[in-house]
Amino acid sequence: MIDTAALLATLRRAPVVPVLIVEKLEHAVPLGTALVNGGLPALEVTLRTPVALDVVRAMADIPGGVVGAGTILDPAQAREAVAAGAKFLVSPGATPAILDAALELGVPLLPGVATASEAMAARERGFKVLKFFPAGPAGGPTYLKALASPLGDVVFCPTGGVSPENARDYLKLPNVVCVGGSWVAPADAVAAGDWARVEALAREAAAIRG
Ligand SMILES: O=C[C@H](O)COP(=O)(O)O
Ligand SMILES: CC(=O)C(=O)O
Repeated sequence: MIDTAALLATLRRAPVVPVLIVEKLEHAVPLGTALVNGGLPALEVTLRTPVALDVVRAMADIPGGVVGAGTILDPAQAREAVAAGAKFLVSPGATPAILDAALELGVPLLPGVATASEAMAARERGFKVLKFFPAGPAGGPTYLKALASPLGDVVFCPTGGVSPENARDYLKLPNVVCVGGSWVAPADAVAAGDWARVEALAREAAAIRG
């Protein structure tokens, strides 16, 4: 069974979960520390770079942080991410194999869904905290709002096309627990080691209210 309460407790700590693409291992600790200091404790490290698992390992020790792994595409990646210290997993989709792996590992998973049928299929397996992905192209806040009444016991973390300009439109919905976004860790700021800028962006994101 999925520990929904633990997942919700992590996601409710701040309105925004940073979605991170980290190219260099030496960026892991200063980047994660800037985000946590700015008020965003849940860190989603996407498994999209060769160093991503090492980044998860490094971020796992950041005081006050909760590191998770995103872009989980198969059960092997789920196992590797958990072994590296990931406390939650995020997937762009919700295949039966991914759901099985999360249940076997006993680790909270945010499976990605974009339709009512996909959300219902995940719900049938016990997953009621879902990622709405890709949120903007899939229909944005008006689409997600329309799912709130029929899917009354499911909540979402919309990700993909969320920005400081539209985050509030998602966060004010009753079925949104947080949003995910990469804007708090822009590639140019990370490449330049501009941790003050990252922390300032995190602080602004942490203050967004629905
Ligand atoms: O692949 C996209 C990530 O889920 C984050 O999307 P974003 O860059 O639009 O915030
Ligand atoms: C995009 C997405 O869902 C992920 O990287 O996990």
